[in-house]
Amino acid sequence: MFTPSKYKYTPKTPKRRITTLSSGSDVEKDPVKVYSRLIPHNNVDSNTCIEIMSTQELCISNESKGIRKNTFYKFKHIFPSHSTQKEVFDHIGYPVIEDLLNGKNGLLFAYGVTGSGKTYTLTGDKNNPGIIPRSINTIFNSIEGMQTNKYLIKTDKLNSFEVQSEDEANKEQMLENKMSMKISKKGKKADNLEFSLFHNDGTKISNLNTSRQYAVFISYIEIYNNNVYDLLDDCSTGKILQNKILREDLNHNMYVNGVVEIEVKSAQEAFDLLVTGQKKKKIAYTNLNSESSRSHSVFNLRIVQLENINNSNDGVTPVDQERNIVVSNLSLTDLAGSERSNRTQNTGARLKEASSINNSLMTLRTCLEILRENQLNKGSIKLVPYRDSRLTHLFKNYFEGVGSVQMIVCVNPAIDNLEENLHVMKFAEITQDIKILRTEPKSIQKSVRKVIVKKSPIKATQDFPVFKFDLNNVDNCGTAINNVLKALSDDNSKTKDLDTKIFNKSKELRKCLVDVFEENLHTSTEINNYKILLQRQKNKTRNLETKIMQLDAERKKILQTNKEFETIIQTIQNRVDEKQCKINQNILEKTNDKEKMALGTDKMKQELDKKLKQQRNILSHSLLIKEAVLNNVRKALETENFSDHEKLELMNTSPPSCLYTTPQIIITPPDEYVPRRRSRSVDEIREKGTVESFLETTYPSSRKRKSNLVLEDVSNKHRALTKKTEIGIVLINNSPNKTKNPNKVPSQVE
Ligand SMILES: Nc1ncnc2c1ncn2[C@@H]1O[C@H](COP(=O)(O)OP(=O)(O)OP(=O)(O)O)[C@@H](O)[C@H]1O
Repeated sequence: MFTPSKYKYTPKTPKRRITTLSSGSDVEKDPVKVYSRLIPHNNVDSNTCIEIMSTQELCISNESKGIRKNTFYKFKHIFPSHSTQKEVFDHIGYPVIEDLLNGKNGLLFAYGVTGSGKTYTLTGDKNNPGIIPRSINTIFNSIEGMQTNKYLIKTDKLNSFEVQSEDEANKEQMLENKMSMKISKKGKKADNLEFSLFHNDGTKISNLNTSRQYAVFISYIEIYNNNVYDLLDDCSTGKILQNKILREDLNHNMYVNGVVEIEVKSAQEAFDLLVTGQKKKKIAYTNLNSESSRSHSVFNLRIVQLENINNSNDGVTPVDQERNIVVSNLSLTDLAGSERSNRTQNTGARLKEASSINNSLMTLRTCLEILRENQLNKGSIKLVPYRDSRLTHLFKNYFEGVGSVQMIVCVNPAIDNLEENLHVMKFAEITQDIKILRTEPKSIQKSVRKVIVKKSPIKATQDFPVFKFDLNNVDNCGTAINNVLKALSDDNSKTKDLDTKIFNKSKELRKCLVDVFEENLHTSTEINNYKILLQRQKNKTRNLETKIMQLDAERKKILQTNKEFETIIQTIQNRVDEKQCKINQNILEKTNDKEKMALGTDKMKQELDKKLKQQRNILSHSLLIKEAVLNNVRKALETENFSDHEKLELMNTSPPSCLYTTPQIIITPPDEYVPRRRSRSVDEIREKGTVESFLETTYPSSRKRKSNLVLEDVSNKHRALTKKTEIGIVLINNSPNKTKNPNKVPSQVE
């Protein structure tokens, strides 16, 4: 959002003419007086966050994360929740009214969050009237017997007043009486009795200038959604209130153009206007206040002091006589309360109102912050953005020094309001630092206004005395000429007077024109400043737009890259999935293979066991046979005639080594059995014949005897046995010496 306080450009505040300030006193400054009033805390179930330390100091306790933080704030005076309306008026209202009746301007405004008691403090109700009704009573108590006749003072509709002749005033009074008689006959008399019932305690200001007469004027406006409405505008015929514009008068004071300003001659008349205006004020129900003000309202009291003069014998004020008047103004302002939408839960019109209220209060705060900064830091003079809101624009003069400024900070001490109270206190602190130029009352000279009736030129000539010349009588002629000369000299002096007046008037007019010119200059400077600001904002906006476009293009690029990366990631993911599938398949196949192998191994083992058993049987059988053969050989040897030496040699002959070596058994199924490789010795044995060749080698042929027959028999039996077996056995001699010892028995036997 466009925040005025964030302006980088700081044009100088246009110089304010100090014509309204009396010389010598305008260097004196007074700080804004800030008071605080606490609303009674009704909810006994919830705690309060504020403790009053003294009549000028309070403490706000803020507990966060278990740490208690106390912040102290000082005010001009603090009103505890049990303070009465009278106490508040005596402290704040009375001095303000005293100043007002002594010709000084003042602004008194109530500030605080919604429902904190601002309206109660300023207006109150018929049982507990607030500052406004008490002020009215005090004014009329004080000026009793010192009032001007009604209509003697009249507004000029340009924020100033003019003085009428008693005659004119009487005529207008009679006219009004007639009108009111007509109205009362029709039975339309106003019945605003609300404040008339309350007890007038007779408070009055005693140090008034008794050589003056007083007139009281009232206007009542409200600023709703940043529009200005006149609460005293006549809307009896169903007219809706019109938005008014703010204007600057010749003294650079802001005023509401065309505002209805009514002269009142009694407190009752003033109460009538107060109640009439209040009835038109925008009030609505919200979650935090059943009668919440949705606008800022300003009740204006203007006092005109008229210097007493010695009237002519007939009691009629001479026309064109200069009379001094002093005008003072008091704006009693009830600001709408700041509110947080999350607490009020406002929607629709209420929400719009709330945002407008908060905006204008924000502008007020910004203006005061900048004002304080300008005052504290003489080097930097920033433009105070009064024009950003109607509220600050209207009060511009007060902050720039046309009168005292006082603020009542209304506070609800309930713990729920802690955060908002801290904001309010911060604002109060800023406001207290601001110093306002002190001004003294200034009297303005006003000539008594006469209703000018245009005279015809003929009548004007008729005003000149008619002189008759009797030409026959020279003496008479001389007297007549003297009379003419006297009349001419009178006329001449009158013309001179008129010339002087014309000169003065034209001087005034010229002054006015210079003022208007200066005002225009001032306005055009402001306009130029705003134009520069606007241009800067436009440039800023353009730069931001370019940046946004660049960022958008970059964002698109990043999105495109993201898309590409996503596609790559997807492809990689697909490949990984495929690989994972293959790995899973392989694992499954391997598991199947392992299972098959385990089954095959088991089967093979069983077969081997079986065949080993068979082979063991066969071997044991063949061993038995061999043992039998050996026994037979031994017997045969015993029966044959061998020499002892031959017997010994035969006995010492080592048995076939195959009987002592560890046999290695290779089993192949009978059908498939194809001996592929044999050792050389086996082949040799095969070539030579089997058992026969073995015997031949062992027992040389020279020694062949009976026993050969036995051996043949054995070999035959053996062959028969071998035939019976379906399995081939190969006994392999694993002895390492088999090649080194050629004497040994062949290592392999089939
Ligand atoms: N000092 C007080 N003593 C008793 N009652 C009070 C006091 N101050 C306020 N109240 C009551 O509290 C209620 C809210 O007060 P009020 O309407 O004045 O608040 P507000 O600040 O003007 O609110 P908003 O900003 O919403 O208009 C009213 O009913 C009023 O009568």
